[in-house]
Amino acid sequence: MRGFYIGRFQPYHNGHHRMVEEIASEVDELVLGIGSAGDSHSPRNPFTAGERIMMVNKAVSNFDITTYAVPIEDLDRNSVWVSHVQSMSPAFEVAYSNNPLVIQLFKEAGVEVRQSPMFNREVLEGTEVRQRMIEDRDWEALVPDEVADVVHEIGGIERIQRITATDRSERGRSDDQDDSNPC
Ligand SMILES: Nc1ncnc2c1ncn2[C@@H]1O[C@H](COP(=O)(O)OP(=O)(O)OP(=O)(O)O)[C@@H](O)[C@H]1O
Ligand SMILES: NC(=O)c1ccc[n+]([C@@H]2O[C@H](COP(=O)(O)O)[C@@H](O)[C@H]2O)c1
Repeated sequence: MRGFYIGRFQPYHNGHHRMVEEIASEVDELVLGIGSAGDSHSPRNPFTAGERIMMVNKAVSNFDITTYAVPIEDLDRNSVWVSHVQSMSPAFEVAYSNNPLVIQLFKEAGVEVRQSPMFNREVLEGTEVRQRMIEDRDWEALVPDEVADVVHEIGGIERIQRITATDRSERGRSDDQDDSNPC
């Protein structure tokens, strides 16, 4: 059986990794949808689809499962998003997500959806990882080692700090971050 799991993976962190580990015990193959694939170089989406594919491919290489990373760009129309996903992905029988909109759209399209528990969500959240990167705090503990290596290789910390600084000086505040986020 083949599964599908989509996220923005900005960056791929240990919560995603735990979820893939669980999924690997249920399916033989897994498509990892790289969501919002056209977005990069913003505070909420600092990494390109290609960079996120590197992170994901390297991190999951130790799992005993065949994976395919497929970039999926956003659409303005939620009602046809599942068809869009299916048109880009190898066929799959089950979709994994904890995102309420994603769950709703797949269910309405007749696709089986499975959820997982949220793992240590207080810190295993992309928003928290990015905030720590901006503040030079211990973000590496929250991601697989392979992801930390990719972030360093691409100059990711310098990038996120620069784009956040630019954002602050040009617009007063980032309109691309959660309101709770001070950057
Ligand atoms: N700690 C976690 N445990 C289990 N599932 C998670 C965890 N963090 C994210 N997920 C799930 O992984 C999928 C992709 O999440 P996403 O890439 O948006 O990460 P995020 O941590 O929610 O990021 P952000 O804070 O940037 O919105 C979603 O279904 C999300 O609910
Ligand atoms: N209309 C759309 O383009 C649409 C609808 C639902 C989810 N998505 C994408 O799917 C991904 C879902 O991942 P998250 O669970 O990480 O939010 C995101 O990239 C989101 O933009 C897109």
